[in-house]
Amino acid sequence: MNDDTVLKIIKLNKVYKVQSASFFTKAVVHAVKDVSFMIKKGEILGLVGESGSGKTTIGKQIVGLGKPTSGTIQFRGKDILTFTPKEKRANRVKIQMIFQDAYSSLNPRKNIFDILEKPILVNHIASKRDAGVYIDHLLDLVGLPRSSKDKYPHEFSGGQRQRIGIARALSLKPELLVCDEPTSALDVSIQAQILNLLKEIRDELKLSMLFIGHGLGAVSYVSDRIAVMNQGRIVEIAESAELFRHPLHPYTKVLKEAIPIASPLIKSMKAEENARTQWDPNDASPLELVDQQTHHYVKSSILKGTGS
Ligand SMILES: Nc1ncnc2c1ncn2[C@@H]1O[C@H](COP(=O)(O)OP(=O)(O)OP(=O)(O)O)[C@@H](O)[C@H]1O
Repeated sequence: MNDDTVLKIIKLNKVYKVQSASFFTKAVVHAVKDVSFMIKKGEILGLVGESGSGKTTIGKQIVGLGKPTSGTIQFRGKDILTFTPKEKRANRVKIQMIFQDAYSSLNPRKNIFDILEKPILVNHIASKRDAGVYIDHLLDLVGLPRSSKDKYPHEFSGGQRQRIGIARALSLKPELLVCDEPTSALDVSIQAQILNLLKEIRDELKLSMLFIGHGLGAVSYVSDRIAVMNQGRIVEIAESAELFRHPLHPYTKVLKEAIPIASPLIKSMKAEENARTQWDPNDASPLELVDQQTHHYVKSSILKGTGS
């Protein structure tokens, strides 16, 4: 295996047994079918597909929230399904998950300092004495003021809570982040900020990410490569710009056509990026490109995001 490979999934299958309509027999849902892919160090792989296509199930198997029916999940070359309990605990720190609904995962009775401090101490990431400095650093990293430490989850907006969720995931110094629709519940302009934050974090920390989403617009903006899922299977996998330019599978074409030509999300992403990077006004206007040909804009953004 290439040393750069952080995660390798081989022929993953997950079958759920559910009560059938008659209540006397069990029915089966084959949620994930023969799924294989890999993620390299510092790479963001997008997993896109409609609701029920099996994306979350894959994410959960990777972080250990459920066991595959068959297949292999290798993290850094080791099959995580054969880990001892001690190895599993260590692995849980290295692979973190960010959820769509950050609020429900934050204890409403604890302030942000306590929420962030506990996993840091439990996992021996920093000592009690150094935890405060470490938490300040985490808040800087996710773009929240240090004064956030004394506040409670209900005092933050949805986007800020997602930043807290990201800070908590990063606090354990993971190598892989599984981001399960982290922006779906947010306003369009806030989605753009969180997507750009994830790209910045990847660039700065050389983290690997699996970014799960419904829409090809957001997924292609943030991802280096994209795997398209349909009814439990990966039907196409390619470098983002290539997949956008030449979608091969009919379902990928449908996903691409579903992006509005002047997508408000893509406009917001560009506006947000502009505010931070100050575009040269002599360059072709990115917003013009969005309005005319969304895929050109998305492609150039991907290249910018990866520093290529
Ligand atoms: N715990 C479970 N028990 C039974 N069936 C399940 C369970 N979890 C998921 N499923 C089924 O597995 C299939 C895939 O679900 P999954 O949540 O992985 O899809 P998804 O692509 O992530 O959808 P969404 O975008 O809505 O989150 C669906 O048919 C779902 O109903």
